[in-house]
Amino acid sequence: MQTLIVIPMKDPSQAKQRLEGYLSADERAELALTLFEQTLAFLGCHLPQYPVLVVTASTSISERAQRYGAQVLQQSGNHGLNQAAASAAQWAKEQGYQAQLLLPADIAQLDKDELQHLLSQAGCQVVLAPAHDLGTNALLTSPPDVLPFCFGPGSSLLHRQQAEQRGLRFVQLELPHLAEDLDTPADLQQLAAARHASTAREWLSCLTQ
Ligand SMILES: Nc1nc2c(ncn2[C@@H]2O[C@H](COP(=O)(O)OP(=O)(O)OP(=O)(O)O)[C@@H](O)[C@H]2O)c(=O)[nH]1
Ligand SMILES: O=C(O)[C@H](O)COP(=O)(O)O
Repeated sequence: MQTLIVIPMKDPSQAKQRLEGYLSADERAELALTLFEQTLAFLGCHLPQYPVLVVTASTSISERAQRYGAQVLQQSGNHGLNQAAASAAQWAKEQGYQAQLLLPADIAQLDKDELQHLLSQAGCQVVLAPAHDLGTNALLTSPPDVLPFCFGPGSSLLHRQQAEQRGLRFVQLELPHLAEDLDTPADLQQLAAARHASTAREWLSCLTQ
């Protein structure tokens, strides 16, 4: 089964708004860009057999995505993550993909074993890895548009509900690395502590070097 990996990405200048007041605008943009490039580099290195589509309205992100060998679906504007996911699913179907795995570009540390485990759930129509805050940090859909996308607060519960209402074969996987996306100051502080950095800023400086 041919699966497309989809990475939705805002322009870094508009990203990580929940870190406003904690990081400067430049630091937020640098963090978003670093996590984005870390994600593409990881996929190219550890899962090269999977084609990658970056869906974005940002020309700078489009250019960077192409440098990593990703395909790009250029949006006309920022219409939200759900519209980005739906546009990607339509594109994936038109290109003949049987499934798409949507990953946000802000997972602190991707793990090959977790992703291979998720991608190996044969026969499932929806495979979901929740975030610690009950968001959705990985969503595999087969076919790509098998259910409506409900990204936002508590989205893992909404996606499960949508799958159950449609009688879809649904699996939820609790995957520790995929559960950690970087959205809030608490996320940064928790990750810095886990890596024995004295402050979140120290950890950030290591990450963005
Ligand atoms: N193409 C596209 N990607 C989006 C959009 N909104 C969010 N994303 C991406 O979806 C993933 C999860 O995004 P969020 O955590 O909601 O947004 P964020 O920019 O990381 O953080 P906030 O600005 O604090 O919401 C990230 O890779 C975002 O760049 C959108 O409107 N269009
Ligand atoms: O989990 C989701 O629905 C999306 O990833 C956006 O949620 P977040 O802003 O909590 O990452």
